[in-house]
Amino acid sequence: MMRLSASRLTIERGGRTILRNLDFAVDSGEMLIVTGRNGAGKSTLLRALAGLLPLASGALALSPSSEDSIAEQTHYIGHADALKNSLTAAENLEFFAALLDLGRGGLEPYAALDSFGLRHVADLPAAYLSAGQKRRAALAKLLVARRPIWLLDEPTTALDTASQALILSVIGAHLAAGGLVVASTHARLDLPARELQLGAAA
Ligand SMILES: Nc1ncnc2c1ncn2[C@@H]1O[C@H](COP(=O)(O)OP(=O)(O)OP(=O)(O)O)[C@@H](O)[C@H]1O
Repeated sequence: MMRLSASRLTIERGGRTILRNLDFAVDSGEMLIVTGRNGAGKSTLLRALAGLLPLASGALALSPSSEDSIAEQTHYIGHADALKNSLTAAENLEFFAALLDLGRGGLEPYAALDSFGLRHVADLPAAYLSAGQKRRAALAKLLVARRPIWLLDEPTTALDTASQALILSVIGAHLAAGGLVVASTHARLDLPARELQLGAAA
């Protein structure tokens, strides 16, 4: 059982307070969906949870406590797909897996791509992939190293119906295995989840 909790989180960007005194908790097996209008702070919150933005005040905690930081236990998939265009899809995943540590039961790059229906484009440079294929290749990173916390910014953007079903089943399996997911979205994700609605930005 793992719990990620945020207490009185306040986050500023460019001198403006984007999120103020936010409280929430997510447990193993749960998904929290972050909603709100454009600019409400959904991406800001995910980036802060990933350790990519400092907190102005408040705290994030993971229990039970661990020697690994929250960031080390987290996969963050932002809405820029962060693929290297000159590397193939498979090489991108190899590169990413090497950055994280292997040996934690992740899938081989080709198997991860296969899970997202990308086996046939695994050896193409990422630059040649369609928008939806790039999105799926980025999401395949979730499978090359096991990490309990998944932070997903608009995971279904650019995905057709079949690919949306694929990512939802991958998320469902992660939750069933005791993982924990925080996802921002404007779409409806057809999975049980709690909603955190962000209000008007300051
Ligand atoms: N690097 C930055 N410096 C200053 N302000 C920023 C920066 N990045 C984002 N912001 C501001 O922070 C606010 C929240 O942006 P954020 O991207 O988190 O919103 P969002 O809810 O994810 O929006 P969307 O639905 O459009 O993706 C916006 O007003 C945005 O202009």
